[in-house]
Amino acid sequence: MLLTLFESHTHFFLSMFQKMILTKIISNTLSLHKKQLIEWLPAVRYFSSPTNPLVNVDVNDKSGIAVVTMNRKPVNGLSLELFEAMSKALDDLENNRIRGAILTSSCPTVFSAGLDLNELYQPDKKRFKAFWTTFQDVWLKLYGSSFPTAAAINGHAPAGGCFLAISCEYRVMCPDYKIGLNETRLGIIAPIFLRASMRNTVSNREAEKALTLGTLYSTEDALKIGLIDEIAIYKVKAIERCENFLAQFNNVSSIARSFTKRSLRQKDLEELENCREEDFNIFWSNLIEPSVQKQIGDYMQSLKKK
Ligand SMILES: CC/C=C\C/C=C\C/C=C\CCC/C=C/C(=O)SCCNC(=O)CCNC(=O)[C@H](O)C(C)(C)COP(=O)(O)OP(=O)(O)OC[C@H]1O[C@@H](n2cnc3c(N)ncnc32)[C@H](O)[C@@H]1OP(=O)(O)O
Repeated sequence: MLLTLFESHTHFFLSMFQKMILTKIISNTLSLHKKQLIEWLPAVRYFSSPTNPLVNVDVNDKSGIAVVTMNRKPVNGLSLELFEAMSKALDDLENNRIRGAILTSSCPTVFSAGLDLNELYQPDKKRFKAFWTTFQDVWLKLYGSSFPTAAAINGHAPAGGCFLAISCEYRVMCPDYKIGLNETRLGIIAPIFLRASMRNTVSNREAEKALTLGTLYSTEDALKIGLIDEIAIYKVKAIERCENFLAQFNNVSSIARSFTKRSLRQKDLEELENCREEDFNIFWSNLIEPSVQKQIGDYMQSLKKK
């Protein structure tokens, strides 16, 4: 009650002085740590920044909702540089206390083709370590964000593309595309954090079937199993539907919402936090197997031949 009252009266700009006074009063009342309270203050400043050419962040000043657009042509292959740009964008969004974020793509028919296969083929260990660590960072920040998230899936979303979408809380997809975690079809074992995101999205049974078979679902079938939440005819509509989803939180205490999300996802986040190095080692040793390298090389060739 007190928190809701506090939030509903702090949507206007607060000077640092006002912030300190409010923090002090509430800190005394609730016996909460001061730093935590400052972190919880509602959004006071939104930004639209040119950020990085690989990730465009556009924040609507009125709604406080950010549209985060991946922009690495032709297929938003997830490279180290794209992950770095996403990681930085997620930090900026967290620091600016936006009211929600929508992840989408500037590629006309692809949301993301997943991990950039060039990062996986004949990898240099030092670069690959940075790549994998930044990939983990992005997942921890996206899956564990304090603000609500949605994905406007305006194209194909195989493997890592699907993974980004299921790290968000809501998914709207355009028709006639494919989405899914096809790793096993490529001879890959899905890492721990990918399995967690999938189980959080569809039933355990569907997750098991989808992951073991490596199924790529049509938009319509993805809706049937709950892998996506809605279908929208084109990108603008998909973004609109995501905005509608995020707008529902305007009437919910952002503190209560964010704590509830965090508590539901905490176990998954901790699971990775506690084994980041091990996760890398397992993946690395699998990746450099000559048979896996051959499979990746052949697969890349088959994509080029198309
Ligand atoms: C094979 C991997 C094996 C082992 C990896 C080991 C371990 C990984 C384990 C876990 C990791 C976490 C889980 C995530 C895994 C991944 O994400 S792996 C990547 C899997 N991605 C795919 O299987 C998608 C492949 N791409 C496609 O199916 C199609 O490109 C598309 C449906 C997305 C789009 O189709 P089109 O619009 O027809 O475009 P093109 O196919 O013509 O592609 C244009 C251009 O882009 C190149 N390309 C496509 N995908 C990738 C990619 N993922 N990485 C790098 N490059 C890619 C493609 O070769 C074309 O290049 P050019 O011919 O124009 O040079």
